[in-house]
Amino acid sequence: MAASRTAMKRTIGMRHCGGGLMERGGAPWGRHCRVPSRQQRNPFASRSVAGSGPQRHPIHRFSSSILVPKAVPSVSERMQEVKEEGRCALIPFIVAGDPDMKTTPKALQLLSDGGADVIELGVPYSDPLADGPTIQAAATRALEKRVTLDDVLKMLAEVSPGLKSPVVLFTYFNPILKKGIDQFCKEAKAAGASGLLVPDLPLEETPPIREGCEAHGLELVMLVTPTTPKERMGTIANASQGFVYLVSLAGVTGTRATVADNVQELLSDLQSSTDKSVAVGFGVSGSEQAKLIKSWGAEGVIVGSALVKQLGESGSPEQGLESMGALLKELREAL
Ligand SMILES: O=P(O)(O)OC[C@@H](O)[C@@H](O)c1c[nH]c2ccccc12
Repeated sequence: MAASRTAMKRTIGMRHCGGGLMERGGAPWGRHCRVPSRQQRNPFASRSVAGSGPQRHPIHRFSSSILVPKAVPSVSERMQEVKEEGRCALIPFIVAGDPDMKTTPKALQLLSDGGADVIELGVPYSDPLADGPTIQAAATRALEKRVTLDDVLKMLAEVSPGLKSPVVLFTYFNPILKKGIDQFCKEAKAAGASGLLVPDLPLEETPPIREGCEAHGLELVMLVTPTTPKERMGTIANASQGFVYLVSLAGVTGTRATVADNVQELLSDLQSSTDKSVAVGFGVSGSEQAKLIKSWGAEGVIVGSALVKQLGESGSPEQGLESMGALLKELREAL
């Protein structure tokens, strides 16, 4: 079913619209859309256009199943597609508003066009306790420009229609609490987010946010760390939606010279407790490490600080976009 579903998505559908015009749609159609049967492909062949002279032929009644290009897939759908294609997902992370709010939409478009399978978009926060110096500095730069959660959601609403990658919104819990869980989830979904990751929310405290996510169609991604007991690993993995985030090291985000060698064992332990895709993050500095993690069987690799550094610490926003794009290309080719 999944294979035929994927094949369907790749079918170049025939699009017809209110005016009865037929055109070959270049867009892949949603799996919910059926490719019109031969008879339907030309429902207007013998039909005079309504209002143009006497009706020489009975007006064909046909369901006005206007086919529209498929919206971006959910996080889990995308991860499933990647798995079916035998690839390893590339999942970049950037901080919204760094180096500025004009550049973030361009960065998101560049990540999407450059092959990001899923994008993590961080909401800048004053106390990012799980972040290392690079992402802390990025958050500070954004907050110095007074970037707020509402600014991030407004920007995302403008750029998301043009993205091919589902976006996982990344925020600490406090900004959610401030806005109200249900209101936050409603606005995040409306802005085009597909998923949510709240790094400082332990499993036991997720029910209210899970309720909000379910009510508004967001997938809640959960983290497993090297210090997570094995049985708890499975519980978290079962609760996680979209994919399971395996944190590769006990510490904060930030590039490392090497990937901890216990990651291979951690990965296999986690994969033995879930059939969901597992994406590994923390410390990945470039294509060699990404390749190594892929060789261990990871279904996704998450890269944040290395990209954030290029984007936010270059001489100018344009240079930042360029060097982030160059690193993205290397990572994409490695995976
Ligand atoms: O920056 P790194 O070392 O490449 O790690 C990914 C990380 O940036 C991203 O997934 C992330 C950013 N902030 C976080 C907080 C907790 C967990 C994960 C994150």
